[in-house]
Amino acid sequence: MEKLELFFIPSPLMGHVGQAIELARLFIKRFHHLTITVLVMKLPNDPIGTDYIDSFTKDDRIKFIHFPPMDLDLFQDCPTVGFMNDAVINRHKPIIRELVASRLTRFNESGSSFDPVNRLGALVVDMFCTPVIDVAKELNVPTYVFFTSNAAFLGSMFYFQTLDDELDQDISELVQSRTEIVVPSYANPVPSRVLPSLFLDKDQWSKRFIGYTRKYRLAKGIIVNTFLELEQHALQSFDDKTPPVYPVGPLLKPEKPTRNDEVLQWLHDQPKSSVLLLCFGSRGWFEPDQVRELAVAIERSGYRFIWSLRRPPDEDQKGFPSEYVDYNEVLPGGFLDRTAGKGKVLGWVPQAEVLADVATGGFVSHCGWNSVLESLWYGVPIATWPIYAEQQLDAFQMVKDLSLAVEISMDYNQMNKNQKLVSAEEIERGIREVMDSDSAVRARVKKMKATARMALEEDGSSFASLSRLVDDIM
Ligand SMILES: O=c1ccn([C@@H]2O[C@H](COP(=O)(O)OP(=O)(O)O[C@H]3O[C@H](CO)[C@@H](O)[C@H](O)[C@H]3O)[C@@H](O)[C@H]2O)c(=O)[nH]1
Repeated sequence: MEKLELFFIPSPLMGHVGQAIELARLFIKRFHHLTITVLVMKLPNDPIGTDYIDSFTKDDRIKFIHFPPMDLDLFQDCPTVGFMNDAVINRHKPIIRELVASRLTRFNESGSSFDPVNRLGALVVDMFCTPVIDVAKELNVPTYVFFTSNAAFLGSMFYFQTLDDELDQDISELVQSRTEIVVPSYANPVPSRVLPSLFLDKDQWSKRFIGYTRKYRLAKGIIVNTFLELEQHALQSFDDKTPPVYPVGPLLKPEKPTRNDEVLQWLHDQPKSSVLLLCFGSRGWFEPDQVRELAVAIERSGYRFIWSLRRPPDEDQKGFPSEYVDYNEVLPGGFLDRTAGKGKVLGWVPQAEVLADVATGGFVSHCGWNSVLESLWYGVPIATWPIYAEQQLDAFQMVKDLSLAVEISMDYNQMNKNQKLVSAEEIERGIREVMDSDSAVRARVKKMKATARMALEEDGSSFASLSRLVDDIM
């Protein structure tokens, strides 16, 4: 079989790079004629280090090219991490073009050499790296988009882009209409209050998301980190105006060998399903008054807990939270003493390892898609508390469409200046519900855990989908 090389271009955000590496590992494991080069960009203030990425794989059929981080001063006028991410990608476009072009030249000239170069089969481009699709078109290399969120959200992007471009509908008006909207990729009508603010905010929607969506239509296919059995409705909702969609998941961030971690050791000694994990993604944080409501709820519920608590970003941190030096600064007086032995408050939590431990019984989550997949993979139900990005829709899908989570909130939105506090009572109710050992939701999540694992097995739905994708690339 002809040997092929693929170029992977992940977006420089934590949740995206991990998934891309896992996808690369999956390709390599199954298809011995493939090699992969991952082009790694970095945000100027990003915590993802070169060593961190290199440590995930030692396979010599996966190569990394690390671009040096750019100077933060170049991005002073980017209002959010999202805009900065786009700007970083745009600034790398010329060098990526050069790399792809020289790779094609080397292949064309290699026919007579003793060291033949594999053909460049395709570019696999992260959902936010769409400027690279222009490069691929220009140089005539097939492109596949790698969508790191779910199929239902992808469907909503296509739906709203069609309304905007073909029916000239003002999406922000629609979102503000306070009605329910029938979006084909969701089984239930979507209340406008759970539509993410990116659809409302003209800058976000018109300048960023509608641009990505138009470019997706030019791709040869869209690879989605999901699986058929989870998102059957959404996956069947795509029409022939969208490129073929390949659900190949669930792909989780590569597992590192378990560290000798004090929290994990403590967790290991707790009774089965007795510990609640509270973790809000790579950029999750709350203002101090919301932290206090949360602390009151945790304490009143009486459950054991592990809580990832992070400090709101400073002005110049562009949305990245930092760590507290002393949690007493923000927690109610005496909280740490009263809960000592019963719970742990820390900054970065080894989330996947915590979810993997049988002592963990429930998960209060912002519903970032990686966290949702990890909850299902390890069979730990979520109580939903979305914060930003597309998370409100993910929470809605999990609670209403799929009955795989319970609700603390589905429409909390940190971008909304009038966002009310979620009260300790509401949080406590959600905690009790998610920790209920006999709930129907817990039983369904357990079943989905087995289904998720089967999807990746030989002849499972995602296994078959990846084969179809590689046939298409060949
Ligand atoms: O203390 C922490 C916090 C996070 N994680 C890990 O970091 C990842 C976080 O990913 P995710 O749950 O998807 O959250 P975000 O980092 O917020 O992800 C961004 O990217 C996702 C995928 O596109 C989107 O669904 C989200 O809305 C967007 O915020 C997961 O693997 C977690 O296990 C930890 O291990 N420890």
